[in-house]
Amino acid sequence: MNYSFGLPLKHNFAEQIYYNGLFLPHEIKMILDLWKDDETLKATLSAGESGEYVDELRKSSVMFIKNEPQNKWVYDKMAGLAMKTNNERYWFDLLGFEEELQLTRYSEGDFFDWHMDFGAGDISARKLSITVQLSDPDEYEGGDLQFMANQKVISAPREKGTIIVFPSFVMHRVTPITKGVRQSIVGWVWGPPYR
Ligand SMILES: O=C(O)CCC(=O)C(=O)O
Ligand SMILES: [Fe+2]
Repeated sequence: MNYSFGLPLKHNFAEQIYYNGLFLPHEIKMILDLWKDDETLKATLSAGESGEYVDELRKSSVMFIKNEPQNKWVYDKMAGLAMKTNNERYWFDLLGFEEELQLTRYSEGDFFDWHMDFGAGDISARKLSITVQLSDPDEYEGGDLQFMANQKVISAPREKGTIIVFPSFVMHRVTPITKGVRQSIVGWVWGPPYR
């Protein structure tokens, strides 16, 4: 059966893509040094807006990497990789980072349960999510970034410096930290509605 609308077919989709070695150790140190406890927000999200659900979806501390000249190199690196990945894999329409890059810190007991970064409202503009592993795997236990593709759960590599790019509609979570601290950068590339 073939009933074509006449548009060319092109696909190279992957639920998530991993890169290594793009951030050098001294660059990761510079990023970690941006952390300021007094700029930190406690990120908590409830599962339902109506208040009937008390289960928390998320517990972590976050702050934002200001889009200022001294941080431009971080934005440039993340943007370059997002565009490369997009050109090879997704061909989404992208506009850029319309939200500041987020620095996240998960301490013992912190987690981020299954969610999409995409949804109704402003976040419907999120097209690609990018995460950078900023902690050495032996600095923490638990804290796995995992993806759900149907019933298969896939854990992202934990190696410090690994960058993970994925479409913002892919389900993912960070499992509870049982020991130590995990830090990450999270960025969202925005684009116009899907068409
Ligand atoms: O910390 C991570 O690697 C991912 C966090 C996350 O999923 C988010 O902030 O939306
Ligand atoms: Fe997320």
